[in-house]
Amino acid sequence: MSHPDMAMAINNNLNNMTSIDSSSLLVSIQSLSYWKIFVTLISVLLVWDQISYQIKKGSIAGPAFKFYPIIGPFLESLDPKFEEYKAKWDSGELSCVSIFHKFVVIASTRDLARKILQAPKFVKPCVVDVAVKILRPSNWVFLDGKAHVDYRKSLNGLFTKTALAQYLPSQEEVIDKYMEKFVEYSKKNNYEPQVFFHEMREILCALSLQSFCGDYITEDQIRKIADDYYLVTAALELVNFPIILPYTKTWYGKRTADAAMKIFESCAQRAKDHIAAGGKPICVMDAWCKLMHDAKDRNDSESRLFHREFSNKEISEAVFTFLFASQDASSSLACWLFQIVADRPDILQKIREEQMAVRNNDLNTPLTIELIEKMTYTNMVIKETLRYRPPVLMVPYVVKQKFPVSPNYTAPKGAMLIPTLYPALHDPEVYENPDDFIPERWVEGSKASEAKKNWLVFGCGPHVCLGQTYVLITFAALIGKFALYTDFKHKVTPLSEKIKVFATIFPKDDLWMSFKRRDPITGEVTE
Ligand code: HEM
Repeated sequence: MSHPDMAMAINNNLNNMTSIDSSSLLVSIQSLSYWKIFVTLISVLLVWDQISYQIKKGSIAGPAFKFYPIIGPFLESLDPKFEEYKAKWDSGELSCVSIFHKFVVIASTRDLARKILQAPKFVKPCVVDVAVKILRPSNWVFLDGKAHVDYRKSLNGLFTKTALAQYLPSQEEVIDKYMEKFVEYSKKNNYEPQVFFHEMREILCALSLQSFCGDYITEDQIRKIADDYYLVTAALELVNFPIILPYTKTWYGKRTADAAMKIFESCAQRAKDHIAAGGKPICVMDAWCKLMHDAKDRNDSESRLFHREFSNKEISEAVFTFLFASQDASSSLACWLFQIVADRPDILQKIREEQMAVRNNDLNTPLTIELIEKMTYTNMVIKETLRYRPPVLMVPYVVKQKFPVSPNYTAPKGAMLIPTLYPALHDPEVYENPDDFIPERWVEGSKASEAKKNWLVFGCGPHVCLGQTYVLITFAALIGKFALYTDFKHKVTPLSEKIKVFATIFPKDDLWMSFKRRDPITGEVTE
């Protein structure tokens, strides 16, 4: 047979086959039951789910295939365990997991974490769908790129040392009030240790709200927000149902957030009135209004940021994000700090000595920034607590466009990319015996204090924590005064050093403590 004949024969055959195929296909489709179609579609979906996982995974560490089809390790993610996270970080510089359609890439080294946090071209903070509803779509935290950078510039002025100095007197009042409260609470329990997790959350909430809203917020309002705030945390867990149905976690969370923002709105108006009447700023809202007020007569680049009037609603939404960003992380730090210091009497003793020394033994010395800056040792203890138990383990980001994270791996668009902060803070090359608590490693000029790149407690890049100076100042004030005026004891349980993950991290036994009154001069403890 010549070539053209052969070609014709093949062509005829193909034509025959196609016509046979299409008619037989029609017959077989007609004979298929809905059940068979369903099973076929499911099989295609399952195969596609595995193939898509393999394509996205590439060469990085992670399960060889999705053990639980479609859902992946969804059930484990509902109850995250620190040990499981740690195993994941140890499994490779980049590792992955797929939950439903979400492909998650975890970066566990310092340099990869920094690279991601500083790549606004490729990534933006990942917020759970429900966060937009709870924090409201108009909230500044959802801004990206230049819009975010510009807005952020207008907020930075609220957390400079000069601004923070104005909030200290009211913070001191809150600390004094809560020292009494903690002692009374312990007294009611005959000074036997009891769970202090909730009390720590309450004092931190009170400190934040007093700093943000000053006297415009009442004690009852503070207590109500502090009591209910955990509903917001629960609603914003990474894995949550995206639609707000009545009486679900997200519904309670939104209700709490709306109620708090309503209070903040009226506080914002009162701050505006106070500043307009020539009042001195004593809280974040005042400071914000003062910046707007003073900007009216100026035309430098910073003042221009305040040439527009920020509405009460806008201020209330921003202040809610401050509370949202601060509440869990600060409560986490408070729990670990009190536990760690109580368990190490030598450290507590050194804090007490320093607190007396910076005040020249004069207990009438008010808290000021200058005083806090002299508390070198106290500050080292706080930094070491933040390193040893960093409240934020990981910061989820989402990939906006294909991102070559490493020479061998490009994260696909839409993937969740999570830089981890914990491993850099436990790097044995920088922090010798990283699992030991050693405040002295922070003395000026030491390896730890020079390793700025490892200090990822507050993130880095355009979204670096707005409240980091606030945290260091507030906690020096807090632990300093408690060390002087109270004798606090911690009951060590087998779970005290174990880590519970609830948005941030807490001692697994919820912190068993008791507080007694202490005379700062004589050290005498009274019941
Ligand atoms: C121990 C306490 C705290 C820790 C460990 C902490 C940690 C962090 C971390 C890791 C980030 C993400 C940074 C990034 O993506 O690079 C962040 C962001 C943020 N933090 Fe904090 N934070 C704390 C307390 C606070 C407080 C008290 C405030 C407010 C007064 C605050 C306000 C914020 C805000 C507004 C952001 C988002 C900034 C932006 O997107 O531009 N944080 N924080």
